[in-house]
Amino acid sequence: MIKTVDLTKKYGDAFAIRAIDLDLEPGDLFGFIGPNGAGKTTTMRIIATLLEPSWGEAYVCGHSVHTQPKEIRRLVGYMPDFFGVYDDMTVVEYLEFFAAAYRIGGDARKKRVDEMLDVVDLDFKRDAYANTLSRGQTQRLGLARTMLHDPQVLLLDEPLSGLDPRARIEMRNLLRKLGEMGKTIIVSSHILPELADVCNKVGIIDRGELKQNAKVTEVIKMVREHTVLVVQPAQRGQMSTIADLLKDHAKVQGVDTGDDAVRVVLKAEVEDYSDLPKLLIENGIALKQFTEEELDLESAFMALTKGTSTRM
Ligand SMILES: Nc1ncnc2c1ncn2[C@@H]1O[C@H](COP(=O)(O)OP(=O)(O)OP(=O)(O)O)[C@@H](O)[C@H]1O
Repeated sequence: MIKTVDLTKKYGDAFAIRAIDLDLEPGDLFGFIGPNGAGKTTTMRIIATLLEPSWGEAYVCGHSVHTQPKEIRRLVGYMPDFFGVYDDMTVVEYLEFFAAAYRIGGDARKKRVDEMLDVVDLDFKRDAYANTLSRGQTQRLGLARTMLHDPQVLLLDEPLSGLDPRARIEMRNLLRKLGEMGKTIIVSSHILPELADVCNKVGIIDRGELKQNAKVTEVIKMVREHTVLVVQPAQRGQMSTIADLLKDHAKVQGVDTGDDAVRVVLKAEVEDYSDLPKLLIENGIALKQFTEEELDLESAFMALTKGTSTRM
C-alpha cells in the first residue's frame, strides 16, 4: 500500500531524511516515532506528494510520487501538525467548504459531512464556530476534513500533540476505529509509548535515519540488550538465598535485591535460562514469581535515539 525505497531528502549538504525504506500493507497502523527534527514530516510530505525527494522512490498503491502524483492525491489524506480553521465558519460550514473543494456536490456533500462528524464524534458541535473548539476537538475536525474524499491512506502528523490526557485517549480510540475501517495509517509522534498500544508496527527515526522498523513487540526485543528476570520467593526471608545462589552463576551478570523481589540481569548472549528456576527449586525455594521483566517503551526509545534527548 505504501512503499518507499532509498527515499532521501537533502537541504543543501544536510540530510533531512536518508535512505528510508518503508513497506506498509493495507490496514497497517504504523507509528512513526522520532524526536523533533528527525524527519517524520519530511517523509510524510513526500508520500503526500507535497514535497519532492532528492532521490529515491515512494509509492502509494503502486503509484509513484514522481510520475503519478494526481492518482496518489486521490488516495491519500494528509493532516499536518498545525492547520488553521477559519474564524467565521461553523464546523459544518468548514467541512462543507472543503467537501466542495473536493468537488463533492449536492446531497452527497451533506451526507458525507454528516458521516464524518459521526466518525469523529463531533456532531454535537456541528453549529459551533470552528475557532471555539478545544484543541482535541480541532484535531478531530482536522481528521474529518482529511477524510472527506474517503482516502484509503491517512498520513497524520502528530495528531496527539498538545492534547490533554482525556483528548489523547479519545484520539487514540479514534485511530483504532480508523484502523478497523481498513485505512492504512501513518501516525507520527515523538513519544513511543503514546502510540505503541494502538499501532501494529512502529518505525523509529532519528536524524533522518530509520533505526528500527518492525512490529511493536519485535522493536522492544531488538533494543533489549539483556534479559532481566524478576524472581519472587513465596517466603520473603529467602531473597538473600536467591541472590547468593544466582550471583556467581555462569549465565548471570548481576543481581539486585529489591523490597519483594530479586532482579536478575542475565548475560547478553543468554537465551535459555530454564536451569535457573530448577536450581532454586532444588535448593528448597518455593517461587511465587519467575518472569522476564518487561522493558518499558520509554527506555526502549531512549536507547534507540541515544544522545538526541536535548533535541526533543
Ligand atoms: N525547508 C527546509 N529547509 C531546510 N531544512 C529543513 C526544511 N524542512 C525541514 N528541514 C530540516 O529537515 C530535518 C527534518 O525535519 P522534519 O520537519 O521532517 O522533522 P520532524 O521529525 O517532522 O520534526 P518535528 O516533530 O519537529 O516536526 C530537520 O533537521 C529540519 O530542520
